[in-house]
Formats: sequence, structure tokens, C-alpha cells
Amino acid sequence: MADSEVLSFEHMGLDPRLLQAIAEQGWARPTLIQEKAIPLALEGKDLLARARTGSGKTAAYAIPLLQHLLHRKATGPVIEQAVRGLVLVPTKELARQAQTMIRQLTAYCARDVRVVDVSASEDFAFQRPLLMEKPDVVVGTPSRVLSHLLQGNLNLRDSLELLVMDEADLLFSFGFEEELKTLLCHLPRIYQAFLMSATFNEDVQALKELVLHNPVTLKLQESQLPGPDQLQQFQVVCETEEDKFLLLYALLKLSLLRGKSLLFVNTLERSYRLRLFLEQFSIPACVLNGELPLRSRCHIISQFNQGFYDCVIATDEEVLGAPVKGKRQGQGSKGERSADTESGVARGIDFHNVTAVLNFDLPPSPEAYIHRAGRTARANNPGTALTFVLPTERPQLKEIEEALGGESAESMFLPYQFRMEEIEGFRYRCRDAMRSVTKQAIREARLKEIKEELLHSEKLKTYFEDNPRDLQLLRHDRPLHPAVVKPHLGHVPDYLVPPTLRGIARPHSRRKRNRPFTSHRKLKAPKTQNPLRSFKYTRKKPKTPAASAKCS
Ligand SMILES: Nc1ncnc2c1ncn2[C@@H]1O[C@H](COP(=O)(O)OP(=O)(O)OP(=O)(O)O)[C@@H](O)[C@H]1O
Repeated sequence: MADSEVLSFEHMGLDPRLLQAIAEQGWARPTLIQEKAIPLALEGKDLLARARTGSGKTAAYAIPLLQHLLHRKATGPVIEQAVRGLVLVPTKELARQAQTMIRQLTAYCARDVRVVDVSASEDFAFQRPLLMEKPDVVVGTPSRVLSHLLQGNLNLRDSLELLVMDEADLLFSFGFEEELKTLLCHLPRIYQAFLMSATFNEDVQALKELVLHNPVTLKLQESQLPGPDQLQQFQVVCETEEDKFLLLYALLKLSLLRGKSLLFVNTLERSYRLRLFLEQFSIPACVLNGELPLRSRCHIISQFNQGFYDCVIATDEEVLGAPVKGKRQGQGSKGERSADTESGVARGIDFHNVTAVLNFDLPPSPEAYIHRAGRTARANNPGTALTFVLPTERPQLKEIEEALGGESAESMFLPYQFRMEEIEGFRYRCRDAMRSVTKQAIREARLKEIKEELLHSEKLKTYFEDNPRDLQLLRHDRPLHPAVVKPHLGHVPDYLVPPTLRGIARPHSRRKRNRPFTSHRKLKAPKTQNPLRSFKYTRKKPKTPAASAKCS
């Protein structure tokens, strides 16, 4: 649709205070899902909305929710203060993110619309008085909201008018089913409801029947991920596991991969393995997983968004409850979740300006691929996703490709041609580093990190509340296993840098601690800039062996 035909926020009949907040966000026009969903929601329709990752679904439900509340207060008879909006999300990080977005949108009407995230604190006693004040909107995970309902801290039966379920496909999948069903018994018979997600599965269908009444289904025709002009998707076949480590080493150590990157692995164990491996070369990285305390997780995300770290290693493995073997992400481990189990902590998180997502391990399902790759190329920003594939994993990659792009003749994954023989000189040091990362070292590192983060978490709670500036001194990428760090490996001798890369490789050196990126590094990558900048991809076989590794 041409720009001129896009319905603007100004023409949606929104409260001026909302418009002011939207303008402050710098959003010139609604995204496609916002343009379609907001008017329908304002008409009072139930919505089942699927739109691609990073397309602004949070505001697509938050804006009509807030408009409804503001309109109700401004025009109706004086009404009793009550909780009229409920936003359910599958993880605590998402609850925090949703609350933040709602707070930003209510910047000019904060007195009229109050929001409380009930997942933010472990402490029920702390939340009870907040809920007694009857905030207009409550945000939380189903289990937390249900606990408050059962304890009598929250009553929705007489007041709820609007229910939102974000990442709806996950809400049922990770054992929330029973809790959700019980929770729904505490809601009134009639309310407006929105179900939102980037991916739908049969659980969404079940939820739809439980909560929606004659909904409008918005399955936007756009693909589940941004198009190739915004998101470039590559795959690289690595012959062995060792090749994966070697290639990653070269990409990071020679700064062939520039900007902020998210590395995805399939298990917690792998995330620490990778971190300890990189650590030996003085390549700092944080690990982000659901085993860490919530405050640490949120702090890592916030620091990453502020530019403190180049590299975060994330896992979408379910933690604290045994992951269910052979189960796809987003598919039912129903009823098997322990009270605090959460799904992958990166799901739905709005990481800012990620230039590249690296699937160091092949995602276990097409849904997992979508949600991982969707952490880059968000809003209008460009991004790159690079997937490492072992020869035995080719059939799974094909499955992902077919699920995403159909059986179109042209592969959606561009081959990332890399001449591994050029980095053979690094193999010995990589092998050596891999050998140092024993199971014992991983166990110790994991334990150490948890202990440290629990300590941090307490500090974050008390001291840093009064000294927010000091938060910046707390880092999550310090070496976990100093005993295995080999200072000489931090240096890359010139003779090891492949001749074809000499002009472009910038051997990575550990940055000074406690410093975020200098301001120029915070800048977004220009649209045309490919973070995997040192190589060009070719759809056809290169004519000469060197043709695939051209300097940009
Ligand atoms: N109209 C808009 N114009 C520009 N940017 C926007 C607009 N609306 C939202 N955004 C930005 O887009 C980014 C992604 O938004 P959001 O997190 O809501 O995406 P999402 O669709 O929920 O993604 P996911 O499916 O991954 O959870 C955010 O940084 C948000 O500030």
C-alpha cells in the first residue's frame, strides 16, 4: 500500500494524549498490524491477530486498550476505580516489556491510567497493596495473575472489560493450560479480547474457542518474517562441530561480524560451553537464560539495548522444569511445567538494533527459527540471520525453509560462502580452547554465575534502586572461568590473518570494562550495510575458489 493510503494515527480518533505519546516514540505512521487492528479493536471487535515478529503488536493492542479506558473515563458517568484491562504474557520479561510500553504510551495521562506488572516482584505482600488500589491495567503471567485471584488480591469478575493474550501460542503450550482455564472462570461472561502472536498453532485455536466471541481474524498476508530487503537470511554448512566453533571464532575475533549480535544455542550447557570458549580469546559475551534471576535477565537485556555488550548468547530451552525431549518449541509440554518454569527468555523481547542473529545451533522447529530470527530486523531496521548447519541437519533446515517459504524454487537461505581453508591457521588454537571447556568447567561456571547473579539480583533490588547510575558498573560478561582464560589467545598475530581478509579484519580486543559502546557504535547499521560485511554471497557456485570471499 502506498504511504499516502496508510491510515495515520491522527485519523484513528485517538485521545490527544495518546497521540502525543505516540509522537514522542517517533512513530511516524502505524505499522500494518496497527493500521488494521486498532480501528477494529476500537469498534469493540474481538481480534485474533497474527503478524510478523517486530511488527509492533504490543502497541497494536496497547493503543486500543488505553483509548478504551481513556474514553470510558472521559465520557461515561463517573465510574468506580477498577481493573478493566488484563494483559497475559508467557514470561516475566515480556510482562515487564508490556508494562514499559503501556507506561510510555500513558506518559501524558499517567494519572488517568495506571498499570501494574504483577510478575515484577516475587513478593506477594509487596504487590497486594498495589492491587488493592485497583490499577486500570494488570499485566502478568497467567500463574501469577491466578495466584492473586485465588488470594483475593484481585477481583476481575465485576470489572474486566478487555483481555489481551500476547504470544498466544505459548500461553497454552508451556503448561499454562490448566491455570488459564481456572483463570477464565474468574472473568466476567462478557469482555472484549485480543489474541496476538507471530506464530499460530493448534493451541491458539483452542484458546480462540475459549476466549473469543465472533472474532475478526487478522492473518496478515505478509510473511512471518520481514522480507529480504529488510532481513537477509544466510545458511552456512559446517562440516564438523569443530568447524562451527572455528567459524564463529573467525567471525567475532576478526570482527567480520560487526554490531550487536545474538547467538542462539539449543541448551543451557551449550551456552556456557560457548561462553567459556569465547572467553579464552578475550571475547566477552553474556549468557541469557531462564535459570538466571529475573532482575539479572532484565538488566542484561536493558544493558544490551543500551549498547554495553556486543554479544549475548541466548537459549530458548525451557528451564527450571525438565525440557520435554523431542518437543518443538511452542508445542505442548502441557501440565508439566513447574510453578516458575518459563519458555525461552528471548521470545518476544524487543532487543534494540541487533545487526545479526546467529543460530549457532539449528533451531529445533520453524517456530523457533521465526522467533530467533525475529530478534533482528525489528520495526524498520535492517538485520541479518545466519544459521550454522551440520551436514546431518540439512533435512531439518529444509523443513524450516518449507514451513517458512513454501516450496518455492529459490532457496530463502542464501549460502554464506566462507573459505574455511583460509582460517585453518586458527584451528589449532580453537581446538585447544574447545578442549579446555570440560563438563566440569561448564558445571563450575554455571554454578558460579548463578551465585553471582543471585547476589547481583539482591543488589539490583535494594542498592541500585537508590543509585541507578551505579547499575552501569555491574556487568554480566566478566570471565566465568579465569583459570582457563589464556591471555596470549586474546591477541591475533598478523601472520594468522588470512591474506584476503587483511584489509578488512579488525582483530577484536577486549574493550575497557564498564564502558558502553562509544556513541558512534550505538548508531544503527545503515540500511545497506551487511554486518557479515567481509564476504559476498553468491547464489551460483563461485567461478574461482576465491570469488566467494571478496572484501567489501
Ligand atoms: N508504528 C511504529 N513505527 C515504528 N516503530 C514502531 C511502531 N510501533 C512499534 N514500533 C517499534 O517496533 C519494535 C517492535 O515492536 P514489538 O516489540 O511490539 O513487536 P512485536 O510485533 O510484538 O514482536 P514479536 O513478535 O517479536 O514479539 C519496538 O521497538 C517498537 O518500539
